[in-house]
Amino acid sequence: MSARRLDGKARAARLLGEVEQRVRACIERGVRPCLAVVLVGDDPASQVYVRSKEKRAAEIGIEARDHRLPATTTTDELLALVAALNADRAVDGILVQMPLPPQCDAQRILLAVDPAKDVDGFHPDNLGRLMLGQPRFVACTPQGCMLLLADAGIALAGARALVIGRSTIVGKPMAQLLVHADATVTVAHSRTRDLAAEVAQADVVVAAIGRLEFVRGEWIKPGAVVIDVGMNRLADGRLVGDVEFAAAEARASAITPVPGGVGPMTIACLLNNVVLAAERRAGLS
Ligand SMILES: Nc1nc(=O)c2c([nH]1)NC[C@@H]1CN(c3ccc(C(=O)N[C@@H](CCC(=O)O)C(=O)O)cc3)C=[N+]21
Repeated sequence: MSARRLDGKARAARLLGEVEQRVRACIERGVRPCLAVVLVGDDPASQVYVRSKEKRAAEIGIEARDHRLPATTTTDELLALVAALNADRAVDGILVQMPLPPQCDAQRILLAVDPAKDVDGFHPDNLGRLMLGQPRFVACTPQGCMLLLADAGIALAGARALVIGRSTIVGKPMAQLLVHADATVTVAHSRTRDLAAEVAQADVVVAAIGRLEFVRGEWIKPGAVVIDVGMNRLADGRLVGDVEFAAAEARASAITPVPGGVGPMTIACLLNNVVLAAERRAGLS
């Protein structure tokens, strides 16, 4: 068997088409959806991601306001900018690009973002709401993974789902979404004793480890659905996931490629969250 490739690029384009329609409806009501992007320092990868977000936003009529700060920015300076963006009625969403330089207290800054503008879904309020099954802004990568799983056509109810990775921005919210979809969820991480045995049982594997081809293709249960969140940059510039793709593809029923899988979905879901915020301002939801 060779797995179906879950085309994140195509799925993201479709979602962005829907978001664009909703952007138009906001604009007709006099509300131009606006995302403020805050980038501290000059990390080249972050610059690429931010440019990509702003480009996609512009394509569908969302205004992207760019705030670039020097690598020496202090926590207090960043808090002052966040406060100004919170108070700005024209700003619907605020994204503080991670990672921040070490002198910036990321926890304090995430806590300072108005939860109603927290389009990343990183604020404790939004994470707590997700836990309660009353989500407002759902973190973009897990949201995108759920859309790709829906495309895979797998019935999640009763299925065994394995999330590998327990980060606050991917693993934990991903596990919550799968629980709400009635899957039987296991969260594996660096201290898991026998990862191969866990993977072998899973009908759905979501790999968010951050280690190149860490999940071996031969571990995958035949017919399983594999979602690869990993983005590992090789010295030659190529991007490789957390799953050994070719071997996994031979066993899975569906699998996301890297690039062109989860990454584009993350950006589309971010802009989906921005339009959600704008719809509230426009009285449309
Ligand atoms: N506050 C915050 N929110 C984020 O959402 C956030 C962040 N900080 N910090 C960094 C990570 C990373 N991230 C990516 C999103 C899309 C692609 C993406 O579109 N990747 C393309 C390939 C791009 C390439 O080739 O480099 C793909 O997978 O096909 C990559 C990375 C969002 N992040």
